[in-house]
Amino acid sequence: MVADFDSFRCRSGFSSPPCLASEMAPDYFEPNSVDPQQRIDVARWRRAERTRLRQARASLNAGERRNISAAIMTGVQSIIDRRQCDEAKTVALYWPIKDEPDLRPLMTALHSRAFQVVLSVVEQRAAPLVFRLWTPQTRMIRGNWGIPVPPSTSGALPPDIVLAPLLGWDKRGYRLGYGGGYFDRTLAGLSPRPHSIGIGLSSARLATIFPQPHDIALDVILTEQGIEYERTQ
Ligand SMILES: Nc1nc2c(c(=O)[nH]1)N(C=O)[C@@H](CNc1ccc(C(=O)N[C@@H](CCC(=O)O)C(=O)O)cc1)CN2
Ligand SMILES: Nc1ncnc2c1ncn2[C@@H]1O[C@H](COP(=O)(O)OP(=O)(O)OP(=O)(O)O)[C@@H](O)[C@H]1O
Repeated sequence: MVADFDSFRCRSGFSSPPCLASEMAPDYFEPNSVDPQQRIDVARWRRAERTRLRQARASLNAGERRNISAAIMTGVQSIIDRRQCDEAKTVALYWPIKDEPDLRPLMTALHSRAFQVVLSVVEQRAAPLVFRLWTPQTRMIRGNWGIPVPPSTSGALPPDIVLAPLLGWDKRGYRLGYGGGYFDRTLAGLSPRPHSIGIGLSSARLATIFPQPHDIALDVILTEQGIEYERTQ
């Protein structure tokens, strides 16, 4: 091996540099870096877990749902208050689908406390989410999969805090969603990265989600039992 790297190649131009990692886009990941059989096994396992977790969530009754949603809203409020409101002005929430905890009263409460409330929107499939401004006057329209979203005339802006609804979670902050990879793509592409809070049921804890190269751990996992995981430092 030549001791002086510069004289060995780049300037002379007859060899390739040993590593191009510094030139890669920050949101790039290499799907083939994982053993193909392992990728298939993890995808199959995730599909089965999503079905099981969806069914468990759907079996809750209305009273249980209300209590869970109320406890989570209290938890989100205290996380936001702890983070000093003037530094975190834009908060991304979600319009509930598929029996997710319903945090809509919190959207109104944050709006009246002068936060900018944005909602996640799939503008384009297999692309990062876009965050559109929401106010109590916003007339929602139907977006992809029929999910109610603010119309495209509502401005889009990046959030300081993102609430990511989840189906499953683990003690290292990883989240299992519906399988579109939307939150991973979005977090990978946002700079600075927002403070990310996974929202789900305490009973949806998994020993691991078998994290893959594209999976990004969240900063906080919040359930009706309180903060179940928080990234240190
Ligand atoms: N309330 C809420 N809004 C959200 C999300 C979310 O998780 N919850 N998203 C978070 O990313 C985005 C939407 N992501 C979604 C991804 C897949 C499906 C879905 O229905 N998948 C079908 C499979 C259909 C297909 O493959 O085309 C299914 O689960 O049966 C729905 C939403 C943006 N908005
Ligand atoms: N940064 C990324 N760039 C390109 N594709 C990605 C990225 N992140 C995730 N994906 C794709 O999305 C697929 C589904 O990801 P995953 O199983 O983690 O979904 P999920 O987190 O449950 O879904 P969602 O975030 O939509 O709720 C992955 O197999 C991968 O192909």
